[in-house]
Amino acid sequence: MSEAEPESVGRFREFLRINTMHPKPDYDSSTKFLVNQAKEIGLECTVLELVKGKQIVIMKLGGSDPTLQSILLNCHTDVVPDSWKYPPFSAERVQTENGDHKIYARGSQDMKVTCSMYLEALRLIKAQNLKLKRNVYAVFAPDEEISGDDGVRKFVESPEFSDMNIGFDLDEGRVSVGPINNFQYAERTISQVKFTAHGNTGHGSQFIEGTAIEKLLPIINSLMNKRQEEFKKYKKLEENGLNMRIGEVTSINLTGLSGGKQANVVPEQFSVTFDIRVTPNIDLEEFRNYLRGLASSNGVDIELLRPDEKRSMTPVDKSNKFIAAFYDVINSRDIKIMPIISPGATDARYVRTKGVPAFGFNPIRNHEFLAHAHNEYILESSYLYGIGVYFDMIQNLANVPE
Ligand SMILES: CSCC[C@H](NC=O)C(=O)O
Ligand SMILES: [Zn+2]
Ligand SMILES: [Zn+2]
Repeated sequence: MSEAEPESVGRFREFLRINTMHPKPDYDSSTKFLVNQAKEIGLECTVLELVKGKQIVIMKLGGSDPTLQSILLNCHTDVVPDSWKYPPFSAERVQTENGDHKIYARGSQDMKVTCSMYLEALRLIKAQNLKLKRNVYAVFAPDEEISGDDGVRKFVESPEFSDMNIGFDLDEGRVSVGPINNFQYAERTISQVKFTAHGNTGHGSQFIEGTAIEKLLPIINSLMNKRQEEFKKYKKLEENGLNMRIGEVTSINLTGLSGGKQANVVPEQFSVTFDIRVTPNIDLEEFRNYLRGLASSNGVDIELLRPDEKRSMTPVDKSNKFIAAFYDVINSRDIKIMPIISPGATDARYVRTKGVPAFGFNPIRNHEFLAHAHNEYILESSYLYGIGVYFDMIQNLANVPE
C-alpha cells in the first residue's frame, strides 16, 4: 500500500467530512456533493424532496433494456451523534503498521462507505463504457438512523419508486468481523413499547395501596425474565461456534423509567419503556398480544411506539435469478458467506413491504465492527476491495437476462 492517496479515497473523505449527524444533519451539503458526483460520473440524477430539507438523491445508470426490472442500490446519508480520538468529521487518514490506512470518521462504516463504494463502482463502469442490460439506480436516503419515516418509508410510497420497477435491492449490511461475510435476508421487528400506570398517591411515610409502581413491577419482572430466557438462548447459539445469530432471538432492554416528583410523595404515575426487537422466528402478533395482555392484566396503559412495523424477510431462494446472480459473484470471488437476520432495523424493511427482494450486504470482512461506536474507522484496503466487489456485483445483477 503506497503513501499516495487514491482519488476514490479522496472523494470518500470529502463525503465523510459533510456533517450529516443528527439532530441537525446537513443534507443540503450532502445532496450538493452527490449531485456533483453524479454529474462527474455521468449519471442521470434526480433530487426528491418528499419532506422539506430531507432530500433523497436518485442516480440512474440507464440499461439497454429499460423495460426490464431494475436494480436498486440503497444507502443512507445520515449518521448517529457523538465522539473521539480524531474529530468525527475530519476523515483523518492514518497509516497503520503494515502500510494500510485507517480512515476515521462518523459514517466510515455506517454507511457512507457503502454509498461511496456504489459511487466508485458506478464511476468505473461508466469510465469503461460498459453497457448493462437493466437500469441501475443508486438511492441516497436521509433519516435511516431515526426510523426512515421521512426517508425510505415515504419514498417506497411515491410514484418515483414504483416507476423504478425494481427487481432486486442491495441495501445496508454490516462489516464482518471474521473471515466469513454475512448478508441480511431478514430483520427483527422493532416492537418498542411504553407502559404507563396510574395509582393511589399520598404521603411517602404511609403504606399507600394500589400504587402505580406496584402495577408496573409485574410487567417489568415478566419482561426482564423473558430477557433472561432469550439471552440464554442466544448464548447457546453462539456456543455452537456460530456467530451473528442474535437476530434469531428476541432482545429486550429497559430503556426508560420515569415517575416521581419529590421524595416524600408517592407518585400517581409511573412509566416504563422497553426497546424490543422481535425475531422473525416467532409470531409477531402473538408477541404483541402478550404485551397487551401484560398491560390489561395489570390495569395499565400500553402504547406500542411503532405499531406499523412489520415482519421483514426475503427468502434466500436461489431460483430467484437475482439471488442466483448475487451468489455467482460471491462464489467467483471465493467469498464465504452466511445469511443472517439483521439485529437492527434498516431501510430494507420498507423496500421489502413492496414485494422487492432485498439483501443487506457489505463486502468488507476481517474488520472491527464499529457502527455507532466511538472511533469508527474503515481500512482503506477494505474500501478499495469493496469497490471491486460492487463493480462485479452491479454488472452481474444488471445483466441478469429477462
Ligand atoms: C425506530 S427505527 C430505528 C432504526 C435503527 N436503525 C439503525 O440503527 C435501529 O435502531 O435499528
Ligand atoms: Zn446505517
Ligand atoms: Zn446506524
